[in-house]
Amino acid sequence: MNKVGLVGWRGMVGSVLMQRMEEEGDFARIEPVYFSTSNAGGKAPDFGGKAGGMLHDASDIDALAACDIVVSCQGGDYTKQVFETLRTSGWNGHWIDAASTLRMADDAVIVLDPVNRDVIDAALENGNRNWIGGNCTVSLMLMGLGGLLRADLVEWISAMTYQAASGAGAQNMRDLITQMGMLRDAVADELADPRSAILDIDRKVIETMRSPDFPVDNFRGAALAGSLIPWIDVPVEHGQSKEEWKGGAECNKILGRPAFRSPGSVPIDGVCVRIGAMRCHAQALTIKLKRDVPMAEIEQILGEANDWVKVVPNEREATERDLTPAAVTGTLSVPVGRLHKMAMGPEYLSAFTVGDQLLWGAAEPLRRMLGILLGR
Ligand SMILES: NC(=O)C1=CN([C@@H]2O[C@H](COP(=O)(O)OP(=O)(O)OC[C@H]3O[C@@H](n4cnc5c(N)ncnc54)[C@H](OP(=O)(O)O)[C@@H]3O)[C@@H](O)[C@H]2O)C=CC1
Ligand SMILES: N[C@@H](CC(=O)OP(=O)(O)O)C(=O)O
Repeated sequence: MNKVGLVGWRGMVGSVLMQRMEEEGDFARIEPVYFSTSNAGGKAPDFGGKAGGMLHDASDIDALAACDIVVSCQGGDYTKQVFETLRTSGWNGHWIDAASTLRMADDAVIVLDPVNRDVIDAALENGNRNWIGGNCTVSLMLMGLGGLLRADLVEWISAMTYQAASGAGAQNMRDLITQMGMLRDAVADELADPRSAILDIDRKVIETMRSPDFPVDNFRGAALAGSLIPWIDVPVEHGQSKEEWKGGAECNKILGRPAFRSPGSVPIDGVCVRIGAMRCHAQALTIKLKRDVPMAEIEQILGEANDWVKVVPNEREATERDLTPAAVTGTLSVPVGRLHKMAMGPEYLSAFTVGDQLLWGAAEPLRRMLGILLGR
């Protein structure tokens, strides 16, 4: 039985991964070895009903090298700390990672098997051993819209995102709720009085949002509750944020296309925005098709692309019911809707998609890559 090292199992992404592995019975197929950066020697968890034994030191290269496969959800700094040393030590096992550190490396594949199983299989044939989960926004866009890209019908995509607090981290989710609570508390009396003036409520809310006590440190000083933040991650070239750059760079790599901004790649760009959702990312897409594809054909291609995408009719009731973070959170479903040809011309398609950024956006592609390796 394969020895599988699990690093980052108690973090937010790692916890979702453990939950999914339990649900799918994956622990029956592995000998789990748990690692910790903070509690080596402590008791390991018993996921899947299997005694985990003792926690190993996550910086112990010999202990990592004793594993056939290492799965890390520990973060990019950890990957930077151990990966090269582990490989240099001669370890030839499989490394599966949620962090972005190795994604664009030539010897790493970005894994999203419902979209790029062919790329994964070819890399396995060639002896690849580094398997990296994609950026959440990118993976969710490809789960929703991958059918059109695979059919080579797309000339370019503009993606305007609505990204949840979870993408910024667990503490940001807590801060978002604290912010919401503070705004509500500031106007509790007025809310209880149906005759109170709405503009008084509004004034008090904005005063609270701008007060020095409002918990904004984890959002670099910007309020999220009752507001939004149109910048995610560090600035890069061409006026983009790094999150926006990942859209083009990672999508093309996942699809096995030439590098972003080189001939044959699909141009993908837009504006990434943090909003006050908890863990579902959403995105509004403008897609320039290579030709005027009939709507029925578009819906068929999208709906048949994988087992999780769901085409939502472009109707008000269906959209309000099925195409929201409230409906999608905690599920593997990736609905895509608001599909219509735009006023700019019959090659211009509008779409809106929503997905749980901790499931398909982070944990599930890693879990499935582990399954592919175990199935070999
Ligand atoms: N958040 C996201 O949306 C996404 C994240 N990723 C990547 O996944 C990686 C991990 O992200 P994420 O899961 O958000 O990180 P977390 O901060 O939730 O967890 C990372 C590590 O922090 C340590 N830790 C310290 N205090 C606590 C605590 N109170 N509860 C749980 N863990 C704690 C744990 O390590 P230990 O047990 O060793 O102490 C844990 O493994 C990152 O590289 C990120 O880029 C990828 C896609 C999406
Ligand atoms: N940056 C993403 C989350 C994330 O962790 O992305 P990446 O895995 O590319 O670092 C967000 O804020 O929503």
